Amino acid sequence: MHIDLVTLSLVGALQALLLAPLLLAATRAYTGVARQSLRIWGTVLVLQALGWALMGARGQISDWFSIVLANGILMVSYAETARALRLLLGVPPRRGLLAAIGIGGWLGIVWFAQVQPDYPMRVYIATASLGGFLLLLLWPLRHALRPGGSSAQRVMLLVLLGAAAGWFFHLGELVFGDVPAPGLLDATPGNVAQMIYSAMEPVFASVGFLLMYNEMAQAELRRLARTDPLTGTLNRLALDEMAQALFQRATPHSGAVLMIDVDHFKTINDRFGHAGGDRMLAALARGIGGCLRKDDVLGRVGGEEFLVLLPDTGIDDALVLAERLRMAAARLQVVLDGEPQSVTVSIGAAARDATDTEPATLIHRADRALYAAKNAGRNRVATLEATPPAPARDVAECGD
Ligand SMILES: Nc1nc2c(ncn2[C@@H]2O[C@H](COP(=O)(O)OP(=O)(O)OP(=O)(O)O)[C@@H](O)[C@H]2O)c(=O)[nH]1
Repeated sequence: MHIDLVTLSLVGALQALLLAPLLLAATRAYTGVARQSLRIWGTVLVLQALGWALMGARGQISDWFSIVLANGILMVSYAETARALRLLLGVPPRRGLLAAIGIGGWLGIVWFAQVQPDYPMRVYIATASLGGFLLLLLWPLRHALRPGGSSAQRVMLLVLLGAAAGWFFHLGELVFGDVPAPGLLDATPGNVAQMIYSAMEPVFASVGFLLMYNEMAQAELRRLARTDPLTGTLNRLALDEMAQALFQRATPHSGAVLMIDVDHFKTINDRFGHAGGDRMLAALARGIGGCLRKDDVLGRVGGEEFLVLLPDTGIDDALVLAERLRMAAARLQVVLDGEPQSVTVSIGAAARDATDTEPATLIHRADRALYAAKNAGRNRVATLEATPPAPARDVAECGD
């Protein structure tokens, strides 16, 4: 079977050229870093189309265009591919390093094309530069290989490894093959493998890129749907899910909850407006969150009420922690209208017992304990469980 490499390179260029306007038009629907990286990606496709079209015209146009210019354009396109992907992944783009690889590779290729013509040397240099670009592309994707890693990133990893394999096959043929230094457009197996892959890569890589963006957007949406925008803690929906999960996981008698309510919060709102109240709530959430252990879960149930889920915790430890949170809240000062202000909180604690078949009954007991704390004068911890609260003097301050 005869495979015409010029046609293949033109098909690749055409695919990239048709895909580019679609992606560039789609950037309007994206925002922030995703928009920026998609724009770079679309531009990369145009550059690759141009580069491969010039390569494919080798022999019909001057070498200055088909080697010097084509390789320059392709180097820019590879560097920009790495930059787009790294931007999307939120890792530093390493522009300096990318530019150094691209410029170094291009100068080498130009030298061995114009000054001291040597085709194998050009392939070695191009492969070395590509290896550099690929490392900068593949390195941030390595986490995808871990169990539970991103499947979209795995697709991208596979596409890039395919590109690397095509290039190294091509290189292997030059080093070990018995073909005496074939030109780029001679239909040797190595050239064919590389050209077929290069022709299809724009489509594969763009699908991988869009899958990655889609996966990240979904994760961000899930995070936003579970986060309280004012305090950054979990919202009620997420708290319910976490409570269910903890309830299923924990053995009976080994989980506790704290219901926390700010005392006389209305007076803060009345004096400093809703915005002042909001600042106080956000600061309280930060203060309380800073006192919790790694596995504890803090969320805002609504208004000025927070819930803390304490896995693997009995009532004694829950009461000690509650006392620590109460003291931390009382110590906290927020400057409102130029003056430091503080509030106190009341806390109801409850620990899971054998009668609790779902989180709701446990949370309800903590809620009733909270009202007991409010009725007893506020700024205190209460529980309906048999164990008495630990005296405040025994409790270390948060951070001690
Ligand atoms: N700034 C702000 N205020 C809120 C928010 N949600 C609820 N509130 C206010 O929180 C206050 C709660 O008032 P109350 O339920 O009377 O309770 P309280 O004044 O804290 O008194 P006690 O709980 O009895 O100590 C009301 O003024 C609500 O408007 C919020 O998201 N931001």
